Amino acid sequence: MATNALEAIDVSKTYLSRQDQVTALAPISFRIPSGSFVSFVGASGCGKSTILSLVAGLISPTSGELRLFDEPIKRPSPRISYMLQQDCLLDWRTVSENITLGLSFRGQNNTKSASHARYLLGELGLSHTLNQYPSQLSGGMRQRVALVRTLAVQPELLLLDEPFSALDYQNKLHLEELLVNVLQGRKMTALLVTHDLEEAIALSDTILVMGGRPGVLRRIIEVPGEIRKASPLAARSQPAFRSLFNELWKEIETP
Ligand SMILES: Nc1ncnc2c1ncn2[C@@H]1O[C@H](COP(=O)(O)OP(=O)(O)OP(=O)(O)O)[C@@H](O)[C@H]1O
Repeated sequence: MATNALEAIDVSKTYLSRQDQVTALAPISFRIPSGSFVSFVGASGCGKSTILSLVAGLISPTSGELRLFDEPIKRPSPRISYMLQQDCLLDWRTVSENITLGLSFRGQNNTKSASHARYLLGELGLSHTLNQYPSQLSGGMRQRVALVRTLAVQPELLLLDEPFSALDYQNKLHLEELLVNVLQGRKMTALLVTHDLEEAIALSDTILVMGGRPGVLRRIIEVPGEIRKASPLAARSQPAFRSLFNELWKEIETP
């Protein structure tokens, strides 16, 4: 198994259009060890989502190289699964059919994957929704279905772009707890982009703080073990959590 799930070596990105060019990322380098949970935080427009799009193979770097499990990223990889803020569920398909469709896209619509998906639905408290349509579900339930669909393909790298930001605080905390439980014991690497510093601290092993336009990597922060060992809810009441929050806040607010 590769030690690093992901390696960025002097990666930059300039978007080109007929009228304009925007440099979203200045050359940036980092390594993400296999099995770790890493968050990208930073002010709006500093290139966080651009990094996920590059890793997903949806766009190419302008310079530098991105390596996924020691192989250069040239196109979208079946080892990656991507979850966004919008649940992207198809309203005319049931929960079960939405998840099966995700498996079919990956050529994984077989009995083993379908039974794993049913197991995940159970883990996320959704077994009773199998034959319901997305319009019959609450926002939090829809996002849980989207999470099951993302995990059902058993990715090695999970990309999460503000997946819980449209949810209210209670639902968000609930989803964070479920995500941590689901990831426990699975050899999965996760990259999260979030504006929510509490979410970044509660979920991550490492936080990459970005800033500037074009975006640069400002700091790499290892989350203390006491926070990582606690559940997302319990972690929030720790003094170490509050002091890391204040540190991150200052870092992001500094021009
Ligand atoms: N497809 C695109 N074409 C042109 N410019 C783009 C494109 N996508 C992003 N940009 C620009 O690149 C810069 C970085 O955008 P990006 O979405 O990566 O930032 P972000 O940190 O994720 O922002 P936010 O936190 O607001 O979502 C911004 O200036 C944005 O306008």
